[in-house]
Amino acid sequence: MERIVIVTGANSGIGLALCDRLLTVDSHLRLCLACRNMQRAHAARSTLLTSHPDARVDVVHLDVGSVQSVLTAAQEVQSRYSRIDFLYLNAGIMPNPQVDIKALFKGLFSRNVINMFATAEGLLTQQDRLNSDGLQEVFATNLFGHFLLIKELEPLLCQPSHTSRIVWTSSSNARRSAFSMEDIQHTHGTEPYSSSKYASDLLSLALNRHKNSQGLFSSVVCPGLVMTNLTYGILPSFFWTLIMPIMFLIRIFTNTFTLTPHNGAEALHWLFLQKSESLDPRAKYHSLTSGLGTNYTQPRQMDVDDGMSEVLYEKLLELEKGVRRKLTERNADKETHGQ
Ligand SMILES: NC(=O)C1=CN([C@@H]2O[C@H](COP(=O)(O)OP(=O)(O)OC[C@H]3O[C@@H](n4cnc5c(N)ncnc54)[C@H](OP(=O)(O)O)[C@@H]3O)[C@@H](O)[C@H]2O)C=CC1
Ligand SMILES: CC(C)=CCC[C@@H](C)[C@H]1CC[C@H]2C3=C(CC[C@]12C)[C@@]1(C)CCC(=O)C[C@@H]1CC3
Repeated sequence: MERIVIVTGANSGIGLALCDRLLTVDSHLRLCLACRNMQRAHAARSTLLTSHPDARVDVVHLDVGSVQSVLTAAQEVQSRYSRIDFLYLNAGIMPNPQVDIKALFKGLFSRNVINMFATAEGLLTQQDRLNSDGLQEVFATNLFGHFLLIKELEPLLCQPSHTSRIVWTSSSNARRSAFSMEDIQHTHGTEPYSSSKYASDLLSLALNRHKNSQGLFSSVVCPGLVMTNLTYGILPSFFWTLIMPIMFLIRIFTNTFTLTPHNGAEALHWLFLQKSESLDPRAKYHSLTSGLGTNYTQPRQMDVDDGMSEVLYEKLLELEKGVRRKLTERNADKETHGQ
């Protein structure tokens, strides 16, 4: 039976590398690239078809940071497919990142240096903003849009006698201390990225608790540090190229410097080959690359608990209701004003 796989943010970086790797292991796959930029999506499709001429690759428009777009995309997906085998929730943003150079130099001479390079703890801040749905953009893109997508696609994801899988591209930068249950959108802090990724770790745990009995299994991945558009937003690409020898050196001490999208997609690809029974809901599956360049996947326990994940789940359901109500009102308003 052909497997149906949807990948969000599939037009570049880790998402695109994952698609290539999936088509290499299963040429009978039906792959759907869910992207916000259709031009880039079609370019990615062409690239994939060049290496896999017989592959079946579809494209669907999805701006995961827009409630209306998520609802429209989910309808489109439901009209095309009768089930989903894998849903990779990979789209993500880190807007206006700032590296704390002072903290970087201080960290270099501390005992925490390896952990600093692996997790970027204390090094990175971002500037977030409200989107047109009135949500914080990072939260909306990295977490809430994906949550809404899952809810909308439940008829395809939760089917009797069929197992479906969700895989979140989280990060080693996900940190409990950056997340507040009183401010799940991270309106007040300067680490919305870290907060949103920690929230995805919590949500994955909650989804497993609520949905495993309906045949839906969720896992979390950290791709390591990968050179993509996201990291080129942190430091310019020429700078990364300049320090590449240092990066290969650091890789000897922390195998989290996977560096290429192909390597970064290792754990996402590995999970595709695993049976749902073998998955650990509390593990984050890390893509790792050794000093000699060997790729492997390693599960590491996440800093999450059931109580917190349940509270977040309830808050997301509550927010979902509010957002749907607002959208209905907005659409009704448009109709009465003839727009
Ligand atoms: N690179 C790294 O070191 C690490 C990355 N990650 C995570 O990996 C994931 C992939 O990022 P990466 O490959 O690095 O970076 P890229 O910027 O190359 O890829 C991000 C993808 O997400 C898409 N995207 C962004 N916003 C939206 C949106 N609103 N709707 C739909 N798609 C959107 C982008 O599309 P578009 O082209 O339109 O912008 C792009 O396809 C992210 O979740 C990121 O947080 C985690 C740990 C480390
Ligand atoms: C000498 C050298 C390697 C300098 C680079 C310093 C920092 C810019 C990087 C050190 C650790 C990196 C890191 C990320 C971004 C760049 C660093 C802060 C991420 C936050 C990128 C996105 C993620 O999801 C996790 C990464 C962790 C490590």
